[in-house]
Amino acid sequence: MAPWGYSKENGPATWHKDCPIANTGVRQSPIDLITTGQTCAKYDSNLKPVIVSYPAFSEATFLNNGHSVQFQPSAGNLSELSGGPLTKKYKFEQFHFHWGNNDSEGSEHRVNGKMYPAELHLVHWNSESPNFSSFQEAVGSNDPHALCVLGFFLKVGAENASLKPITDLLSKVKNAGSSVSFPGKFDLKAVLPETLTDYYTYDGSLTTPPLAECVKWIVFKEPIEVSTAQMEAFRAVDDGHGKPITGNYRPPCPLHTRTVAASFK
Ligand SMILES: C[C@H](CNC(=O)c1ccc(S(N)(=O)=O)cc1)Cn1ccc2ccccc21
Ligand SMILES: [Zn+2]
Repeated sequence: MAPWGYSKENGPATWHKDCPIANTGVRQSPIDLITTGQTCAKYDSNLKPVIVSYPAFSEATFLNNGHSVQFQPSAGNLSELSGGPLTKKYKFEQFHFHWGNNDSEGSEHRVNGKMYPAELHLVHWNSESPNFSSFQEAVGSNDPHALCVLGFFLKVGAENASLKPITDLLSKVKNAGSSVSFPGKFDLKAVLPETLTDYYTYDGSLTTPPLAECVKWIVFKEPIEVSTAQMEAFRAVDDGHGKPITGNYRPPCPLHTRTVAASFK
């Protein structure tokens, strides 16, 4: 598998070579979330608030894998997700980010064509399926909802004290392939908005190879604020070819016959 990335030579337009589903898939992610007109998100009054139970992580690894920075707690973590459009309980696997090299680009999902400077993805897998019992198995399972990813837009504003422990660590994983064990506890719950009631949800895929079409996406309307300095810290992380990662986002994919549901009017 030619190492995929986000440059001209190995970026999203080339991924179909090793990963045909990039062009043939009918439920690819990300998408542009349209809120008015024909193919717009449809309000669904049955959609309940998303419920997360994120006890502070005590042991975790923070890694620069060359295409993002990823926070992965040790296997014993008990963090869970349920509610919203989900019928099962999901286990937390990792979170990571996508960002751009200026404030007008960087998010993977868009709202009426608007990009945010970054997007946070909280990755979970269905822990109640009889067909798999680990994240790795879930990804390879072909189950349409094996995974659930919560997407949060980041916008520039006040410094985010809850994310500071993460953004302060970015300089320690500047080199691709580097990782550090996260010092102390991290409270992910504190990063998220109080209420997880207003979101878009649709069936999609991983946004990076293998682009598996196994993700129930939940993208929240309310962005999370971070400071300019915190955004700049992401832009100093290297991609393994001596260059900073300055745009690890995939462009929006066709909706095909999918519909997007909104939990709010
Ligand atoms: C996918 C996995 C590596 N990728 C991810 O875990 C992943 C998670 C979330 C997103 S996003 N941006 O959509 O939230 C993207 C990628 C490796 N891996 C594990 C099992 C497995 C089987 C075949 C190929 C690769 C495999
Ligand atoms: Zn992601």
